Amino acid sequence: MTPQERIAELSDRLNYYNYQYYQNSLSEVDDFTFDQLLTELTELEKQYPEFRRSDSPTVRVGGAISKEFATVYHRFPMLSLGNTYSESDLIEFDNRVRKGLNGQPYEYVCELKFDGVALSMTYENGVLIQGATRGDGVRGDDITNNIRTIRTVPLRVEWQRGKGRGHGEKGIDKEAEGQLALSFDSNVTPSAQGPLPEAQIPALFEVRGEGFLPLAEFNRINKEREDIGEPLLANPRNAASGTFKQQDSGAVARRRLDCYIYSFLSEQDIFQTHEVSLIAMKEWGFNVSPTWRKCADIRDVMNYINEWETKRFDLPLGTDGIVIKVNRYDQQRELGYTAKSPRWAIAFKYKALAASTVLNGIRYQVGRTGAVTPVALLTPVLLAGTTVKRASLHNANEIERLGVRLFDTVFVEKGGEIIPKITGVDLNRRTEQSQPIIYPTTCPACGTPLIRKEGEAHFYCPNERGCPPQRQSRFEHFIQRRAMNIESLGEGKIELLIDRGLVETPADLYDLTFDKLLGIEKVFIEEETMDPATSEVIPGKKRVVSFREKTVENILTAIERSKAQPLANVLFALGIRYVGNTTAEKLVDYFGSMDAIMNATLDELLAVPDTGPRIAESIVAWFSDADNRAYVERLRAAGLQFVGEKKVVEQEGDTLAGKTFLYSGTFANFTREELESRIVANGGKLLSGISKKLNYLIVGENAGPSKVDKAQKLNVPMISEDEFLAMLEV
Ligand SMILES: NC(=O)c1ccc[n+]([C@@H]2O[C@H](COP(=O)([O-])OP(=O)(O)OC[C@H]3O[C@@H](n4cnc5c(N)ncnc54)[C@H](O)[C@@H]3O)[C@@H](O)[C@H]2O)c1
Ligand SMILES: [Zn+2]
Repeated sequence: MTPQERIAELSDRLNYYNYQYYQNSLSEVDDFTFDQLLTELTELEKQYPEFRRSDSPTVRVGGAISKEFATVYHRFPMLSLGNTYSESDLIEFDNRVRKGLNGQPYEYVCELKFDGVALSMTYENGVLIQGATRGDGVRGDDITNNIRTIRTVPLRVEWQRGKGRGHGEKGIDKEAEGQLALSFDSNVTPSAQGPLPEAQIPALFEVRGEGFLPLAEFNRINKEREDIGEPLLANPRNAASGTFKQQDSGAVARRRLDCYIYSFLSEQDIFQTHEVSLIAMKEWGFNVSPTWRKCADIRDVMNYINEWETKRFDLPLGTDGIVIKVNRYDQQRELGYTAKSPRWAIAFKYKALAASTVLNGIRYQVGRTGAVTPVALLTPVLLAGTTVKRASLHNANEIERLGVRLFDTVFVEKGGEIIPKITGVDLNRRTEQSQPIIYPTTCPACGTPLIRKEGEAHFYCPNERGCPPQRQSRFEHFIQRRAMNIESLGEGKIELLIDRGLVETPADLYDLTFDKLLGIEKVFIEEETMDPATSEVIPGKKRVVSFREKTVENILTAIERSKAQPLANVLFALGIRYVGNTTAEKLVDYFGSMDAIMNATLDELLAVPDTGPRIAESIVAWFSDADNRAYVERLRAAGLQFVGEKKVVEQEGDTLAGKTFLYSGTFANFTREELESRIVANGGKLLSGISKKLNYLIVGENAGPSKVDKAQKLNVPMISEDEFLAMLEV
């Protein structure tokens, strides 16, 4: 291949990965591979500048704007960061800085490199007026409504000196304190209004930060998704990126996103250093992570890097390196920018922490919905301070992709997720003993032949009622707080009840009595762990679950109390695939009773807001099963809530009868909810996407250009807000 061909190939490939990463929130290769390819391209272009293409990913920020949101122009470009994986590159960076500053003394500020999505927030007179993505660096997507759902992003900034403690790792030092006082005395345009008593905050300023999905939240969401049979989110960074791009900010709010602020920008020079800006932003109530440190020189920076290499795994979010910034703003200006990144900052990326160990076996776990997941059982090994003895293998395709065999030596890596993953096989250490992994064709728990549904990566055990782990998880689903809230039955108690033959389905819980429960017990052996100091394996502790008088009373009280749980909880507790909490609530709002839901036709279900064919079909299938119906009748007999509050809009008329609608953008006379309820109240129906079945697209301000395009292509009539109002008045 000629250099020109290689340059073209790399450019195409990297542009494609960028497109997948920024537009579709997907990583087709890992970051290290991506960065290596980019380095290769950069080197080639240096050697053969004549072959550099105008769309080269080396000179442009990787993202782009999307058609779903209005476009905003950044007041200051949002750039990328140069990055490095080695100490020697870092020293080279330091040399460039020293040279650029002609012998002036300088300092650095080090921060963690948070792995999320770059966000820009603009404040006018202390009020958040705009939130945007980085996009292509010059223009981004206006996602103000989505950013407003982040609770730590102040909608209004107020002077709260003394409130925001925890400045950096070590608190404010004397020098910074002095500078802080200085900068607040400087002559800044006072805000025109609002309670900004100190009035030192510029009338117009911008902060930037990293929007992210906290790990705990990521795990919570995935647990919920697994529970109702939704595919899992791949990793926290891509999940955050996908969430910020959603149109429905209600759905965004349900995923509790967060944001760490790391930079301040305004036309006025109110701060002299980055350090002081971080302190001031914290004081103003912004969420500045206290993990930053001022470093006197590059050796100090190295210490910071070494210290955080494993400590970073204790943070509430994924991080993939650290960012090193020249502290003084005048020096930053002196060093300037390339087309793609500042010359005064660099990212040092940690190589993913990996260890090698032996794959001893595979446990096939059966989830609540019957999905079978292979989990690798490893010889315990220490990785980033924790013992790893299991790793996820996702599904049969993943085993094939890795080409892994039993008793192979494998590489495990710890990324942002809790459970590490197997990333490769050490072929040099494959022995005669290795054996192919034969994926089971029958359920490891109950022996039923497994099935694979079309288009799904998992195999399923179809024996929903008889399969022990499925039965067990059905109880766990039933007792959770958002369902029947009988959580005092956790931690082995259900297993014990099933063992004793006291319950077979959750409906049996309502037949339990004091006499049946008192005195039963079971001994559990907990899992073995490993001593991080000596690598010795410590056997698991014994734990006894026994039902004494007080335990029995508590459980019976909780079961009795569960009868008051609202209908939406009961519906969710049934465990119908794809019916999560929110869907259950919407169904109850629409139908008002279990009977109405049970007997609803597919078409009736499709009329419920946000209920598509996948959910509707799952509900119809579930209720058409005689055993399920019998189960529901037993719950009714036990006295659970079968009637809820129907929140249907008062019928206003039928002028829209038989017509279907979809809207896009914002409206002068209605909120989105109001518009939806007016459509339904007048006999119209809302669709969830543009298709030939759609009669009207109501186009508001900032309507999504892609929706408009599609409507045009399919010849769907588009009407304005006024035209819609006129339709109501006929
Ligand atoms: N796997 C893939 O397919 C794929 C595709 C494209 C990009 N990538 C990854 O993304 C990287 C390039 O992405 P990029 O240009 O968005 O980011 P970058 O690595 O060049 O760094 C810039 C970004 O870092 C973030 N950041 C986090 N903490 C920060 C802090 N304390 N201070 C300042 N900025 C901070 C900001 O969002 C900023 O926009 C690549 O190096 C690659 O690893 C991966
Ligand atoms: Zn089974």
